[in-house]
Amino acid sequence: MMKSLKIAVAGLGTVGAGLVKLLADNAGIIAARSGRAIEVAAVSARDRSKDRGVAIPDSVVWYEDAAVMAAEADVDVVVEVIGGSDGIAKQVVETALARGLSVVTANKALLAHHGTQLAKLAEDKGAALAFEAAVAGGIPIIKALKEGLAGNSIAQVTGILNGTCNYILTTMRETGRDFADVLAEAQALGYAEADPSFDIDGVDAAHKLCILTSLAFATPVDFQSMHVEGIRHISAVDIEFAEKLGYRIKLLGIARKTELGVEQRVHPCMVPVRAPIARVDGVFNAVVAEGDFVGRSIYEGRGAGAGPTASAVAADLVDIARGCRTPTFGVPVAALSPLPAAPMTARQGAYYMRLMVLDRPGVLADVSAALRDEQVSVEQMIQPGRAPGETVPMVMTLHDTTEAAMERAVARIGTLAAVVEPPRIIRIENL
Ligand SMILES: NC(=O)C1=CN([C@@H]2O[C@H](COP(=O)(O)OP(=O)(O)OC[C@H]3O[C@@H](n4cnc5c(N)ncnc54)[C@H](O)[C@@H]3O)[C@@H](O)[C@H]2O)C=CC1
Ligand SMILES: N[C@@H](CC=O)C(=O)O
Ligand code: NA
Repeated sequence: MMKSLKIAVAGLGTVGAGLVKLLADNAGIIAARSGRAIEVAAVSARDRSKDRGVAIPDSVVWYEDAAVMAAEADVDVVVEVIGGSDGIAKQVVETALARGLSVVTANKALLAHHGTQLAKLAEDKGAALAFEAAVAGGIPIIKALKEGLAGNSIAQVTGILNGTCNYILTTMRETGRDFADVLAEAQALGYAEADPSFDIDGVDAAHKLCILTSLAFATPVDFQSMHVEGIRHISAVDIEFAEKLGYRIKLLGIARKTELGVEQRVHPCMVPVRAPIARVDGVFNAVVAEGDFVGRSIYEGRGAGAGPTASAVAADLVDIARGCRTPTFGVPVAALSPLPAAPMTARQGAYYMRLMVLDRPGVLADVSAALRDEQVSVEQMIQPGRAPGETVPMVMTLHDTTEAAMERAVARIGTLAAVVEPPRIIRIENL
């Protein structure tokens, strides 16, 4: 057998500790598949004395400073599982690549912001920069887009890309539990980012979508052009109305080529309950890719947590151990070509709108007039019960229109005296 592939692991949190455990538990099968053993030779974490539930052999060299480890450790690969788009994580990755060491990272924030420049550095140094764990956790979606679908022109990639949000939305729907309480549970399970606002405000899903867009359309990563909304405003009331109307609420990332350029958007969506993606629940993620020859293909699996993420990091390590190399974003960096960003106002589709209104005559007429003036037509309306003079929900679904028309109608509706809260809009996606 060839000499072992020596790795240094920067960060021993959920993912780092999960990786050390996986490499120990599955050492035999991994060595057989790689043609060589994969050996953890160095680690760096902030607290050496912390019990992480995994044994770190005495032979492993500990570094106080992860950047020093990246600069000096006698290894072939540096695994970066610290996190953060800048600071120490970026320093570790740049330092390792500059030495010509291959890097495996789970850090989607880093890639969404600096992916193109890091890919260039890797390419110049003949090193691999691999990141299967960075998107949709254990689902091998990076490999699917780079290799399995390499013969296709991709028109669209859509997905549930954040395990924490999907866990929250599913648990709220199934149990009626409170948002904050379920978020705390997702954090305890190791699903959430160090700063969970990245999850619930859609930023983490946007980081992942940005990477998928680059792979699917051979464009440089372009995080600044994305439209990003999270799930903070999704209430139990909306979840209940969605059920009544035959939809499920999911936080989706959608990347699509249009005549105006590339749409990249992350926001809560209502999807028909019969759509396969509507039934992807809990920490599971799913990605739907549409290729010109393959048609639609769907990938599903756990999107967060120690095991699934470690599984993806290990897959990248096995590829490197085997000597398999693919360009970081599917094509050489020089072949990545920017595409214009399609404006969000051009989005075409149906909408759900929930208003909280004072139950008094004339409200519906005023709301309808605002919609009519923007040529937005109502498909369904629900106003449960009667409570004269009190605040009640008024829910509508609206036929296909443009985002621009909806924005104007909603702005006007929001100014009506009887509308007592900002209108809540959820886009309907017929997947
Ligand atoms: N937890 C998950 O399910 C997933 C996480 N990821 C990504 O993996 C990365 C790591 O995530 P987690 O393991 O969940 O985070 P974590 O917070 O559990 O672990 C991060 C580790 O880095 C260590 N660290 C921080 N600063 C350091 C420094 N200066 N030097 C050395 N170590 C340092 C911390 O002590 C901690 O052990 C992040 O980029 C995250 O976005 C990706 C997919 C799934
Ligand atoms: N916080 C992320 C972790 C995986 O990327 C998520 O919840 O999906
Ligand atoms: Na993945």
